[in-house]
Amino acid sequence: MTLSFPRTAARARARFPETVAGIEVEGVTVTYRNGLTALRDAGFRIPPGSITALVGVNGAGKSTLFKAIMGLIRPRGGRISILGRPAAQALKANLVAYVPQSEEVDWTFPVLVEDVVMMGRYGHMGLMRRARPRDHAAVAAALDRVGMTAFRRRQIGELSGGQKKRVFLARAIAQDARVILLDEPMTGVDVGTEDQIIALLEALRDEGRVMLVSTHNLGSVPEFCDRCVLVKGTVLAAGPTAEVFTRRNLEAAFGGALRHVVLEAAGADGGSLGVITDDERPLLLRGGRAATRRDGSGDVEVPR
Ligand SMILES: Nc1ncnc2c1ncn2[C@@H]1O[C@H](COP(=O)(O)OP(=O)(O)OP(=O)(O)O)[C@@H](O)[C@H]1O
Repeated sequence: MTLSFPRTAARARARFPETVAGIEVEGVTVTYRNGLTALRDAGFRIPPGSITALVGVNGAGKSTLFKAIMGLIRPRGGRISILGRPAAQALKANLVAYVPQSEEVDWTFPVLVEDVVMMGRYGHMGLMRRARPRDHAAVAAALDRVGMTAFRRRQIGELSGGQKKRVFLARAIAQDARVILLDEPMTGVDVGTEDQIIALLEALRDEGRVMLVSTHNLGSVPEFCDRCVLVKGTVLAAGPTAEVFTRRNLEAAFGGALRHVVLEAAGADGGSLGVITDDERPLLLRGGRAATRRDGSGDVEVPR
């Protein structure tokens, strides 16, 4: 399978060479208190200036990996470094931000959009957490960047799912995080919002930031992710999307949870059309090649 790369990835890579890894995970094993080992000997390395998809079935260990990187659970073994520092140091230095899944957030908590974004500045403030002009400026710039300025005085619980996701992304931007972990940012958002989020992630990548994005939208992975980490209780494969996002690897990662349909003579040119999906936007293979909406592969529109 040949995949096209997102257009600006090569430029970002040239500007941010791989001397220091963005995230490096080595031999990480996580066992929960109930004795379940959710990740065993997991390892991968991703460079700065990149967007990496974290892909696997429900329960594969994606959130566990995020929690381990965020220092919320302590691995039983292994090592995690971020931008060349031990993870704990990088977290203390405010280099890492987490954009949660919607279900993890209590939306009834009465808080304004601008207050949520200001939380990204807490690590830059003193003990009293008194916002200074530069903190307000960072919040305003972040809201502007995600197109949510007009909503700044709204209660967060009153927003749509896509708007909430943009607010949490603004919090990461206000923090000026160099590494951003996003837990299913495309789930439940419409096409326009997905495109906005992708454009924003690409712009952040071009600034040298590192994005690790868990997703079930297989169809959008070759569209905007330079790299891919496949998870199933460990890291099955990791590397450039073109090398890792293969039918064989996907079948290993998803097993029976993956639907793969080949429609013979269904393409516009009479060739075969393959569809690989777990639940959300499917990955479309035309003549064995992944089709994206933007790779100029012609007349195949990836369905959404
Ligand atoms: N706090 C916990 N205590 C015990 N087991 C847990 C805990 N959190 C998760 N697990 C288990 O660890 C495994 C990995 O879960 P995890 O949430 O990391 O999966 P995931 O890949 O993020 O899934 P999803 O796609 O559904 O979000 C699962 O078997 C899950 O039941």
